[in-house]
This record gives sequence, C-alpha cells and structure tokens, in this order.
Amino acid sequence: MEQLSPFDIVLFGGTGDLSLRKLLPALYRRHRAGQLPEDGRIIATARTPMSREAFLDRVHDSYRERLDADELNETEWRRFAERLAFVPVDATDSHSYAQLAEALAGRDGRCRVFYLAVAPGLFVDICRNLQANDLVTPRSRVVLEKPLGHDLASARAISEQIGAIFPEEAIYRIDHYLGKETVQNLIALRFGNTLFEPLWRREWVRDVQISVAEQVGVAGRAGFYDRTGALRDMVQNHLLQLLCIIAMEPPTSIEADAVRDEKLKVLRALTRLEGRSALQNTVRGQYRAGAIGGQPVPGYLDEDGVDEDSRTETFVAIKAEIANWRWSGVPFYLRTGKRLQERNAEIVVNFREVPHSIFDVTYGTGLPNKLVIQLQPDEGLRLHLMAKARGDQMRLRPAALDLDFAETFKQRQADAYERLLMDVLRGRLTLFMRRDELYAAWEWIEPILEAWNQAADAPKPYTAGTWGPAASSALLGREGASWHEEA
Ligand SMILES: NC(=O)C1=CN([C@@H]2O[C@H](COP(=O)(O)OP(=O)(O)OC[C@H]3O[C@@H](n4cnc5c(N)ncnc54)[C@H](OP(=O)(O)O)[C@@H]3O)[C@@H](O)[C@H]2O)C=CC1
Ligand SMILES: O=C1O[C@H](COP(=O)(O)O)[C@@H](O)[C@H](O)[C@H]1O
Repeated sequence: MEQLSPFDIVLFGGTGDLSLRKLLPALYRRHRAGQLPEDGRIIATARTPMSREAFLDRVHDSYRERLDADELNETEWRRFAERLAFVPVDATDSHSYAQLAEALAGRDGRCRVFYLAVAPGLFVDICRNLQANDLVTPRSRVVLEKPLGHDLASARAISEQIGAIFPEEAIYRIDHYLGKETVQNLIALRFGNTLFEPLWRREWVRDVQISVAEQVGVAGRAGFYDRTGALRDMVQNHLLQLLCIIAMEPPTSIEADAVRDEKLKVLRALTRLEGRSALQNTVRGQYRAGAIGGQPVPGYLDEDGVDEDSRTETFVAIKAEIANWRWSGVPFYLRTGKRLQERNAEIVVNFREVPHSIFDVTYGTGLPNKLVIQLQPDEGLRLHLMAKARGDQMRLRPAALDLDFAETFKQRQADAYERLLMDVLRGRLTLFMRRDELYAAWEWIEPILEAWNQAADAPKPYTAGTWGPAASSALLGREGASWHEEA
C-alpha cells in the first residue's frame, strides 16, 4: 500500500449532511484500515460556533447511527478523534478565517486539501478568502462538490473564478459515481480484456441503457431539489459520466488527461437535443402519492419545501445518440428517477440479434445477448446468452454467466467517497472531471432545459413505487425496445 504523506484536510461544511453521512465515515474507515499517516489531520469548519468536544460528540453520535457495530471500535474512534479539530468560519467573511490560519500555521509544506462540502454559492467566496488569508500553498488542492453550477453560464463563472486561484491540476471536481467500484470495474472490463472490444460498436450493439432508479424522495433536501430537478441533479453529472465510460475510445493510459480527453470527445459527440427533438427524445415525470415497500409515500407536490405548483422533474428518460464512427445510430437510453419501484443502478449493453436463426423455437423475450453491469444495490456483471435447453429437441433458452463481485473478491466494498478521498490525498485526478468536460456536459444539457421551459406541458405524473410515466416505456417502445427489468 502506497504511503501517504502528512496532510491537513480542511472540511468546509464539516457539520453538514454530506460530511456526517459520507466524508467523515469514509475517513474513519481508512484510518481503521491503517491507511492514513499518523500526522494526517482533519479540521472541520462550519458557520455555527461550537467547541471541539461538541463537534466530536456530534460525529460520534452520527457514527453510532450509521456505522455497523463492528466498525465502531471505541479505541479506534478515540485515536481517530485525535486527528479531528473544529474551527468556526463564516465562509463569506474574510476576517473569520483567522482561527483557521492559526490552526494551519507552520504547516505550509504539507499536502493541504480544502474540501468544499457546502452550497456551491459559497465556493468562490471560500477560495477568495483562503487566498486573501494566504492559506493557499503550492501543495494545496480544492475539492468541489456537485452541483457545479445551475447552467453553463454559472458553471463557467464558478470555474473561471476558482481557476484564477487554483491551477486546474489542483481542482478535484467530485462525481461520486466515478468512485463506485463497479464503474472502475467497467474500465477494467473494457480495457483489461480483448473479449469485448471487437463487439463494442454499432455493428454489434443494438442499444445501451443506463438506469439509476432510486426509492428515496427528496430526503430533506426539497429546497435544493425543487430548484434543481433530476436532469441537473443526476443526468448532467452521474449519468453522463457513466455514458462516457461506456462509450469512450480506449485511452492511451490510465493517466488523468488520457482518460479525460476520451470522455470529452464523447460529450462533444452527443447529438444536440433542442426544440422539437428535445421534446421528442426526452420524458419528464413527477411522482404522485403511492406506496413503496408497502409503505404509503406522499406525492412530490406534498413534500415539505416543494412549491405547490412546482414543475420540477423527479424523473427523466432520454434517448441520446453519439455521432461518431463507433456509435452512430445506436440509441443510448438514459433513465433516472426518485420514488421508483426499486433502488437499482445498472448499465445494460444489448447486443444485436443473430442475423439468421437456424432454430425453430426460442424461449424467453428480449434480445438474446446482453451484458448487465450492476452498480447497486449489489455489484456484479451478468452476461446473458442462449443455451440449449435439456431434452431431445434443439430448443434454446436463456442462460447467464454471472460475476458477483462481493462473492468473487470477498473484500469489504469501499464506499465511493473513500476511494475518491484517497485519490485526492494521492494526487490522482483520473476519477475527477476536468473543466472542459463540465462545460461540454452543460452544453448538451442546456438546450433540453430550454425546450422544457418553453413547452406548455408539465412533467408527466407517475405513481410512487412504479417505474415512472408510461411515456418512458413508449420512448423505447416506438423503436421496438424496452427497458431491461430483471425479475
Ligand atoms: N448531502 C448529500 O448527500 C450530498 C450533498 N452534495 C453537495 O454537498 C454540499 C453540502 O451538502 P449538505 O451537506 O447536504 O448540506 P447541509 O445543508 O447539510 O450542510 C451545509 C454545511 O455548510 C455549512 N455552512 C452553510 N453556510 C455556511 C457559511 N456561510 N459559512 C460556513 N459554513 C457554512 C453549514 O454549517 P452551519 O449549519 O453552521 O451554517 C453546514 O455544515 C452541497 O453542495 C450539496 O449539493 C452532493 C452530493 C450529495
Ligand atoms: O448526487 C446525488 O446522488 C444521490 C444518489 O447517489 P447514490 O450513490 O445513493 O446512488 C441522489 O439521491 C441525490 O439526489 C444526488 O444529489
């Protein structure tokens, strides 16, 4: 295991939901695994003043709530707590950085990470105030949480202002989907094997489906979500990044820019959906009251903090196309939504039918060959094939080759944030978005948003606990396809 050099992580938003639920548990787990150097420190900041003891109590309480009993070892917790400090900072007030400057004094030579787990409206203020207080050292890095902007103009404004303070190679734009183990396995599958590459193209692939279904609703973030919607919250970042990994050309190496160059080409090759074509190739939905797992759930418009006339989409389905030699004419269907029937994220590559069948009878429906890459809740790969059914007749039936990662590797599955935080500390940018990728993603998303804004209709209602509006199935149905739904 590569040794990390001593570091100081300054966690802005250190008392927020993301820090308590994801970031601080991720750091604790890596501490427990012995992967953090002795002198790695974490300085949490937030606007509300509190003592270090009160902060530690809050973190400990949240660990008790969230970590498995066997993970929260009290001796390890006490050792981990020695790394933690708390300093109140009002991000918008340059004078309030004095105490932080004191905590960092004499530590300029160490790796310094500013993790901005705060609303993006504070990003520029924080970076400017860090600079004004001489806290940005040559070994500093800044981690930016999503959403990076609300549209192309705001993404550019944030990026340019932060880019005036931190060089591009010190900016880590997080997309936690890239930290998911299966997404990296997809890179391994594509570029560590010769098997798939000859088939990975328009001649053999009928369509690709990328689907991220959630059972949760707005989960206490209604204020943010109602201004954002599913297209900005999930498609602009997570789904487009998955699409890039699936569709990109083989990079020359696993180095950051080699991979990011290829992802950028995919984003730039996406056929623009605007005006009528945006309306024809997308479906927007909004959930109504229903039931999930037998429990009644309210409709979106009844959620606390949601405008009663809201037209915000909680579901999106899109037929996208990539205009290049490899993928021309292959639909990439994207789908994501809240309050759907199951929590399930998967990528399905549907291969074409055999050009001529020599068999009289086939069992099963759908295409005979598909590769299903399961991201969550379980991680795995399943290759669907046709095989002969037992018996005297030559009858085919579907069969599958299964690779269950948990079973195969028998190691604890690391949370995406663990991997990404370690990459920040190691200075590895491969799994982070570059500025031009961010712009290219917004350039594709923006015309869709404009078309929706100009459309007279509202998002199509769907009942919570279903797979979204009927129009989502119709989007594929009109081309003789259907969403992959495995029993
Ligand atoms: N929560 C999640 O699951 C995810 C969140 N994100 C992104 O991460 C960021 C943080 O989200 P989340 O943790 O949910 O937000 P929360 O509202 O839970 O937390 C916000 C944090 O920011 C601090 N803060 C707010 N204003 C200031 C200020 N003026 N100066 C200093 N600190 C301030 C708050 O401290 P105080 O209360 O003392 O003001 C609090 O610690 C957002 O950009 C969000 O979009 C991204 C993906 C998932
Ligand atoms: O970024 C976000 O992601 C989560 C879904 O992440 P997952 O790892 O649980 O699949 C989503 O719920 C949230 O709205 C969005 O901001």
